[in-house]
Amino acid sequence: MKKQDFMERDWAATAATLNYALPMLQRYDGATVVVKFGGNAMGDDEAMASFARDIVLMRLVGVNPVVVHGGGPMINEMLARQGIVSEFVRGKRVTDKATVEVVEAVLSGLVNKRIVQAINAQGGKAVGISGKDGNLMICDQTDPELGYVGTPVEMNTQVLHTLFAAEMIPVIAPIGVGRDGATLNINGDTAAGAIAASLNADRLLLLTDVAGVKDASGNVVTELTPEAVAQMTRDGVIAGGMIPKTETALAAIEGGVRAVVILDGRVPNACLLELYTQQGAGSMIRPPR
Ligand SMILES: Nc1ncnc2c1ncn2[C@@H]1O[C@H](COP(=O)(O)OP(=O)(O)O)[C@@H](O)[C@H]1O
Ligand SMILES: CC(=O)N[C@@H](CCC(=O)OP(=O)(O)O)C(=O)O
Repeated sequence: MKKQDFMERDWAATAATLNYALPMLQRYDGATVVVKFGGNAMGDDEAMASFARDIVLMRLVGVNPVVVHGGGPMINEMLARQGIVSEFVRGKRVTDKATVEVVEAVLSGLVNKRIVQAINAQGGKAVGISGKDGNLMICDQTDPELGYVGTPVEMNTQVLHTLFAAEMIPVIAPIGVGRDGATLNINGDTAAGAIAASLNADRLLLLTDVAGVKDASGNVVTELTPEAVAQMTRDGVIAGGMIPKTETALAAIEGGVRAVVILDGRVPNACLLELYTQQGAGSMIRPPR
């Protein structure tokens, strides 16, 4: 929100909003919420600051937020400068040795530190790590066809619990390590799902650049069961970059996450809108109740 608009606010409405939010604030007190911040959801510095404020606020009201980020567009830009063009297979980048070096430099360096800095500038205590730190994500190679791409197979969450105990906010780059010590590129959604499952998270929020999962007519479906998602994938309605998201959602639910929400991260205060309003946002995937 611009400073001028903020100054002109109706303060009684602001107080009423906080009062109204009490039951929701209580509901998520002590909850673990994993937020996947996709490269396409990241905007300019103002949007980044707004995202950071949401995360700091969540921490302040008792949530353990974990940020797992992507950075696909930023990787593409750096690869283009080196004349490298990459191919995607079912939403995952085919990654050779030269590419994985660029992927790690961009994700663990530029993107991770931009988010850490944004959160810290809002008064949070963010710590940037990758799946290599504390052996957080030990991976197998996903598929020889994809090269240096990993699927997390062993999660060591001690580093995260240590940060939670100190009220710090983990910001995680989706880079893993193979048993042979190789650096592996993990799809950001896959990494977020594995982390959410390993923490038995209450919510996994996948922030992207579409309003949610769309049906064949292009309408966002607000509530989906795992069965409905499987059917939409078989029908080809769920395609491209949405495949790793919905695959992640199903695996995360199977792994013990209570609900997964796919929502538009470019909408101001997307995380707060989902957690702390009756209306919510995007598409929620959870087992039938
Ligand atoms: N059924 C669907 N509903 C919504 N988006 C879909 C669907 N099928 C494919 N997509 C595509 O998936 C994209 C989101 O994935 P992606 O671009 O990889 O996001 P991010 O960079 O945030 O991880 C959307 O922009 C859209 O083009
Ligand atoms: C294996 C694989 O595809 N890794 C991704 C990692 C970054 C990512 O997932 O970024 P977004 O969330 O912005 O798409 C990649 O190389 O682009």
